[in-house]
Amino acid sequence: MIEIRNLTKRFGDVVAVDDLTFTVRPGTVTGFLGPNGAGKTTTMRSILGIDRPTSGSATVAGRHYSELPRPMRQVGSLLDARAVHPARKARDHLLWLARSNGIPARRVGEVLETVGLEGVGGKRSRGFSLGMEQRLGIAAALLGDPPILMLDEPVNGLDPEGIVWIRTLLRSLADEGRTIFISSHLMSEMSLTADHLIVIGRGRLIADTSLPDFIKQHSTPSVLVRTPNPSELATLLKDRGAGTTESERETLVVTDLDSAEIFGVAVANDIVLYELTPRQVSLEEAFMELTREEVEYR
Ligand SMILES: Nc1ncnc2c1ncn2[C@@H]1O[C@H](COP(=O)(O)OP(=O)(O)OP(=O)(O)O)[C@@H](O)[C@H]1O
Repeated sequence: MIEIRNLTKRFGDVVAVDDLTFTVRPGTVTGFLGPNGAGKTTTMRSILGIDRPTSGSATVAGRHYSELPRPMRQVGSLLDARAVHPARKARDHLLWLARSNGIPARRVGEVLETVGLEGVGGKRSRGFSLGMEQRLGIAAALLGDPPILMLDEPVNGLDPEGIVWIRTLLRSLADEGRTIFISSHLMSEMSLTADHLIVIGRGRLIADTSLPDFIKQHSTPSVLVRTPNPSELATLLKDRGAGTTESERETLVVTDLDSAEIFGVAVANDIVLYELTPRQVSLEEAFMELTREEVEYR
């Protein structure tokens, strides 16, 4: 469990995090979302004790990170995949981390295999692609077999196969009961990975909700209808309380009635339908709408 209570972090005049309160729970993948500059990295740095809060607190498993006796066994984290020394071989980097944290050396081979880098463990990270660096960073986070995992933009630099891989990995880690906290500014990716969302803008909390509830709250379902008689159908549907927009020739976008009801009206009035497609505003659009006011740089 990660608990953020009234966390505020100022850098001079800049309020990076503003009275933020939320809890990240075990057994779920929690997505941490916000536009660029919203304060995600600062929050994660505060959780790891790298940034000292101006006020409020951030605790993991009930303690400040600096008070954890064996931090890598409690919280695995990846903030900056490029932080590995370029001249160090992948396996040596992990061995050094394992040794300095009282983690058995056998874990190194295990995590290299988990992230698909077993073939390049003897290579220096200098030649690694950003995707391979991300995998090495995730291997380091997993080294202590921690119950809590916190990753800043973990899909950054991964190719489509890598993105599916990390999605599957995070899901299985959450299913084992771990607390998984991942940041992103990509709503579309989060919608496939996360169960729960924490959304911030300008350092403030704007949503703390399950993914299905977020979809429900921030999207208006509609039905796309193609018919040779759009005006006639629109009039009939409006009589039943629907909202209709004629988007292009022979096409209506209908809100407030579902496809079955629209079909029923069309059949009862001998109106031919070419198409009847339920549509949902994409999560990306919903997110953009929700955070429009909160974007720091446009
Ligand atoms: N060390 C620092 N000194 C001054 N300002 C900082 C510092 N670190 C962050 N900031 C500012 O705090 C705000 C939040 O930054 P932060 O990096 O936490 O946002 P973010 O949500 O992680 O953004 P991104 O998606 O771009 O990584 C920004 O205005 C940023 O410029």
